[in-house]
Amino acid sequence: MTPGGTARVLRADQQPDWPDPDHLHRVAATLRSRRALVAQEEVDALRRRLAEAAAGRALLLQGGPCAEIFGAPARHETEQTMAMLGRMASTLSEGAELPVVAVGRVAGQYAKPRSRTTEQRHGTVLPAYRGDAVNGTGFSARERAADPDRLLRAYDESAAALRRLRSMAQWCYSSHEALLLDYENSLVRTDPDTRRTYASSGHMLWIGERTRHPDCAHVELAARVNNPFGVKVGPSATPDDLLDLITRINPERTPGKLTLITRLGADRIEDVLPALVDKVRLAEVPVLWVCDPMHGNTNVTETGTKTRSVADIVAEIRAFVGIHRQLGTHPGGLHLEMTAHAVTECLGGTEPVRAEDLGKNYTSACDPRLNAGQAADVASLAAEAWAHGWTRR
Ligand SMILES: O=C[C@H](O)[C@H](O)COP(=O)(O)O
Ligand SMILES: C=C(OP(=O)(O)O)C(=O)O
Ligand SMILES: [Mn+2]
Repeated sequence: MTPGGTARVLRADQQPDWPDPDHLHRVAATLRSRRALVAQEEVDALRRRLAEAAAGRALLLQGGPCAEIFGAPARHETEQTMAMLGRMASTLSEGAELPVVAVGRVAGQYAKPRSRTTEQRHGTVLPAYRGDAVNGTGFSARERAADPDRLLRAYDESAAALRRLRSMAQWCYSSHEALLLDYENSLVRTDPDTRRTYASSGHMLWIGERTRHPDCAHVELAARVNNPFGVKVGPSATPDDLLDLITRINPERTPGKLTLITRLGADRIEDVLPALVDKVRLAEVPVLWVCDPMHGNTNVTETGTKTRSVADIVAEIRAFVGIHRQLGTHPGGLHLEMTAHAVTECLGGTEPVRAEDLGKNYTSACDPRLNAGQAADVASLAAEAWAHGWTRR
């Protein structure tokens, strides 16, 4: 409610077409009765570590698949990918001579925003795949129908993945895009003693590039909870857009609350990032700047396969470090899409994947991920960039 008592009408972009409102309401009620997936103490601990990173004394390494898939084999892949993320964090930590906070894009990354609402194959048009929490990857009307029961499965899968993560030697925090409002809002919890409110679906959440409109429900959610929140920042964002988001999401200027994840593309970062950083720097608000070198560097091949090249990914990371160094701000970390499996989704690397290899082992349900070798390459080249700085062109 606004101070005047009238409900503010918030935009809700990228929500599925749920077929049956009653079914959705029943599922939301069930979710509201479920236990929190993450403890508030863990969330607070992560926010404090991110505050250290924002102050220039640590880095964030966030990584995992574009879209997680339900089921035990995918959870096993998650474990392997998180072990790899831990090794990459060590590499980066050595190069940068800073502690690295590892955060997985896992245990809840089941929803996808899409550029198009439908997908066409051989003349048949069906709803686009929106993540396992909404519908299935299979190209049939049945699979692609949005099913609210999938939200309950997403909760159960997240719980199972978190149990595995917590048992790992080097456990990392969980994160995902806070996209599905019915799911996220049903899992918001207020501590009866402290009156502090948290999203309980993951430790850190983020708002995607397609849902960061200032008047949208996603921004309101980010502002309402005490979790650290990221916002993806694409090349269309203006310096004033960022100031507006910062003011709405973190009016109290809590350190560690807000991470700006820039995903500008190797060909745009030099033109766009300096003005964004400059404006935010002058406003003297504590933000953590992180580079997502994946989402601004997606290309589609002639045959319609989404891919990215390691060369572009490394070029964006180097430019990111260089620009922040030149402006006197802290290049605060990386956000990567990756898997420990030997997939052929991104091009290049020291054991290069070539265009003709892309069809060999492309298993991503959405965007192309770095494979284990490519991820290790990116980690060591990033470590070098942080160690030696990078001079701008
Ligand atoms: O991260 C995922 C994608 O970038 C996002 O879902 C959009 O993908 P699309 O352009 O294939 O819809
Ligand atoms: C959809 C994603 O990114 P963005 O919102 O930056 O496009 C993503 O991280 O998978
Ligand atoms: Mn993605």
